[in-house]
Amino acid sequence: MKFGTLDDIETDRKTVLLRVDFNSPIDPASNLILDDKRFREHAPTVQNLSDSKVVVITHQSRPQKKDFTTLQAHAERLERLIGRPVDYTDDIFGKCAREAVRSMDCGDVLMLENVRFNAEENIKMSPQDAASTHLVRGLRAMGDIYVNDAFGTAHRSQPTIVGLPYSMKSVAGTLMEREVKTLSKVFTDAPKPVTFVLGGTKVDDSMDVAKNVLDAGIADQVLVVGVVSNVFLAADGVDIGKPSGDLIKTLGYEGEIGKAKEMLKNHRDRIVMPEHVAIKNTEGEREEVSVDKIPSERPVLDLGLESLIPFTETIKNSGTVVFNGPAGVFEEEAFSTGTFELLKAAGKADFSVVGGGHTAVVVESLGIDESFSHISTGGGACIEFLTGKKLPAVAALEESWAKFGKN
Ligand SMILES: Nc1ncnc2c1ncn2[C@@H]1O[C@H](COP(=O)(O)OP(=O)(O)OP(=O)(O)O)[C@@H](O)[C@H]1O
Ligand SMILES: O=C(O)[C@H](O)COP(=O)(O)O
Repeated sequence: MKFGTLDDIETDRKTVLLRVDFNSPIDPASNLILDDKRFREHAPTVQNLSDSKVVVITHQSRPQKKDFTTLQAHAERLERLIGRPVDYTDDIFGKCAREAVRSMDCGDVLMLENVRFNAEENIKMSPQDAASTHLVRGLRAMGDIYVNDAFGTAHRSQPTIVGLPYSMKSVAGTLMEREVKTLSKVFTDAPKPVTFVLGGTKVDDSMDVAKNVLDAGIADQVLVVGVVSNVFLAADGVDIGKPSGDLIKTLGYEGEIGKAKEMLKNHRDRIVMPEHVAIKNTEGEREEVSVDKIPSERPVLDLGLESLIPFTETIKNSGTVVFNGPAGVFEEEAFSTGTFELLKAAGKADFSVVGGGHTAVVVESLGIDESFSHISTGGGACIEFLTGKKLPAVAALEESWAKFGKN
């Protein structure tokens, strides 16, 4: 089934409810936005709607987190990036918001308050239930068309993601369309061989991706690094030491060791684990060890230099590289080598995709973002897409187009 895009509808002079994902790293003390990559990625969609009344709906963080804030700074950042005024109202669908929308002219942009300030938006629900929420009914009444550009939130079955498309004519924004099209290429006609590099700390997500791409024969090899590799090494009977074992327990990923065992049984030939890692020794310095000689009291914090060589060779010989999650604690210079060198190698592949917020930040900090075919704006959303699941936002847009698209 196909969803509609901005090329399929007329938006001039219409009031467009535009859902974006401006959820960004901010300094909670000053509300200063520390990384505006998502603003820059959504800007073309806003510019494409220059003859519409654009009502921006987005969220920042979630309740009880320190960076759960109002969106004044977000409106100012968007205004700076698009070079047009962006009004902001600290209301979502109440009287102030309704009057602000009523007074808009074509070409105006209005940002509503953090939509997760509304309790209903934080609840996972079906499209039908979402459509009957006060939030969706209130927003629906303010607009003519809904455009969902928020790929970063596409894995959340929440009211503004699945309820608005259920209630009104809806299409994908430019970024949503590009993310889905590019990531789909990984499953259809990506240049062979296809290599996945899975690292970082979100072990459950990475295991789901690894299982999907190995079982489906999409990946020719899966290189595991970061905490993900520690789980696989433990599954393979390696003593990874107490600190790394404790971290897996603290993160709640002991159950993932069983999944890793199962995958090693079924796909050992396509799973590549490090033979050498870097630990932090008693002097707090980096020390290279082979995995059969990891000191019991020292943490494994990076891919070892001797394993870096075959890993980068495999990556350089790949047609496609999908990279999600760092190879080590890159925030500490001594343990950043694995992440930096693997990413530099990955950028040289014919088709290279980066998923994950931390990973994307490293790519930009290395100044190699231009060398990648695609840097996803989605962390969890990108991972879920790569597990082969249909994202709730995509399903909702497809249903909406089938229901409203023709008229
Ligand atoms: N061996 C390791 N031990 C402990 N932490 C590690 C190790 N390797 C990587 N990390 C940590 O993994 C974290 C990033 O993991 P995560 O899975 O969140 O990455 P991501 O998917 O790119 O980011 P996001 O969660 O924003 O999508 C980094 O903060 C890094 O310090
Ligand atoms: O940054 C993200 O992953 C998205 O904005 C979704 O945020 P959430 O995990 O708080 O739903």
